[in-house]
This record gives sequence, C-alpha cells and structure tokens, in this order.
Amino acid sequence: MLKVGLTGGIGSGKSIVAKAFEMLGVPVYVSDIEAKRLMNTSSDVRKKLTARFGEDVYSLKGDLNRKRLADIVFNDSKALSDINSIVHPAVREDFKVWSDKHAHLSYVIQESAILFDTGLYRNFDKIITVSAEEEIRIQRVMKRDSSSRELVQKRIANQLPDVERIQKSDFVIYNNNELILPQIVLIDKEIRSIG
Ligand SMILES: CC(C)(COP(=O)(O)OP(=O)(O)OC[C@H]1O[C@@H](n2cnc3c(N)ncnc32)[C@H](O)[C@@H]1O)[C@@H](O)C(=O)NCCC(=O)NCCS
Ligand SMILES: Nc1ncnc2c1ncn2[C@@H]1O[C@H](COP(=O)(O)OP(=O)(O)OP(=O)(O)O)[C@@H](O)[C@H]1O
Repeated sequence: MLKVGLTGGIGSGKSIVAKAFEMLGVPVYVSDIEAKRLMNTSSDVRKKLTARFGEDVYSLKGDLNRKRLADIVFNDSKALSDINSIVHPAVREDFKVWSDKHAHLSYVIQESAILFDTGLYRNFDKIITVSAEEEIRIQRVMKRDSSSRELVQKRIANQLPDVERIQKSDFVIYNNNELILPQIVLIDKEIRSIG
C-alpha cells in the first residue's frame, strides 16, 4: 500500500480535493481534524499543552480552546514550533495505526497543509499539491471563515510558498478556474498503476 500526502496552502482546496478522492474509494486521513481530536482526547498531549501554554488552552468543560491557542501560536514562531513538536508526533503515530488498517488497499491519503513545513513529507511515497493563486485563496478563506484579509495573510506567511511545494511534489492539482475532477481521476489512475 502506498502512502500519499495531499497538501496545499490555506484555502487552496485540499478539503474539496480530499472529498473527491474519497468518492473514488480512497481513505483520507485529515490531519487537522485528527490533531484536534488528539488534543481533546489524548491525556499525554493535553498534559504537554497545558504545561507549555497554560491551563486556559482548555475550557472549564475540558474542550480545546482553539481561539486561545491560535492567538498564542500564530503570533509567536517559537510557540508554533513548540505546539508542532507536541502535536505532530502524536498525529504521526495515530496515522500509522490508521493506515495499517487499510494495508489491503492500493493507497491511502494523508491531508495536511504543512507537510513540507514540518518534514512530514518524508513519510510518503507520493505527494500531491493543490495549488491556487494567493488572491483567490485569500478571497475563499475570507468568505468561508468570515475572517479578515489580515488574518488570512498572516496564516499564509506561516506557510511555505506554493512554488516550493510544487517543486517538491509528484503531482499538482490546479484549482483556480480549472476543473479539478479530471485532474484527480488521472492522478488516481496513475497512483493505482504504481501501487
Ligand atoms: C492552533 C489551532 C488549535 C487553531 O485551530 P483553528 O481551528 O482556529 O484553525 P485551523 O486549525 O483551521 O488552522 C487554520 C490554518 O492555519 C494553518 N495552520 C494550522 N496549523 C499550523 C501549523 N502548525 N503551522 C502552520 N500553519 C498552520 C493551516 O493552513 C490552517 O488551515 C490549530 O491550528 C492547531 O492545533 N495547530 C497546531 C497543530 C497542527 O499542526 N495542526 C495541523 C495539522 S497536523
Ligand atoms: N474551485 C473552487 N471554486 C469555488 N470555490 C472553491 C473552489 N475550491 C475551493 N473552494 C472553496 O474555497 C474554500 C477553501 O477550500 P477548502 O476548504 O477545500 O481549502 P483547504 O485547502 O482545505 O483550506 P484549509 O487549509 O484552510 O483547510 C472553501 O469554502 C471551498 O468551498
């Protein structure tokens, strides 16, 4: 079974592309959802997060306070690297357990915005990048999250530029005005022919 990474900057369209692969029968592990699940459920992760960032990164009910944590880590690069070093090993381990359950298939996908930023890309046999122009991404995310241009630009500044992701990828899906489904069907066919 091949392990395929799916990446792209914020607002590039990874989630939509991931859904299309799922429709083709490919299991997709969505890293940010699973990371948040682990931050809520793993006592080890929880202990490390509160030790580093304070008790108030969880609400009184015990849920992860995403807004509080985002305010901390997206304004301080040391804090971002610290949260990464707490959460990413747990995600890596969880992905391994998950992917072992699908060992009979020809491939599975792990979706993450920050595959290249974190070194996670080394775990994959093939990597797909979803690419869209920055202004289009900003507009999409402002609309999707009702967030400000400044906030989206700040998130973009924390990530690698598209050109670097593309250089390091095996496949690129362009999601400006292009149709994405034909691109996805072709890539699926090619990966199945290898796996
Ligand atoms: C700080 C958190 C709780 C904020 O959650 P929130 O729901 O407000 O934002 P969300 O997760 O959707 O992130 C918004 C965007 O920021 C970017 N982003 C998220 N984590 C990171 C990171 N570690 N480095 C750079 N960019 C990041 C992504 O492009 C994402 O689309 C969350 O982003 C988080 O826990 N990040 C650290 C863990 C992580 O790396 N998760 C990503 C997948 S492993
Ligand atoms: N081709 C497209 N045409 C119009 N809207 C699109 C297109 N692709 C994506 N979108 C919309 O843009 C927004 C961002 O797409 P999506 O959520 O898939 O991005 P993402 O890469 O997963 O972002 P993030 O890194 O924030 O999770 C969504 O609201 C989505 O519906």
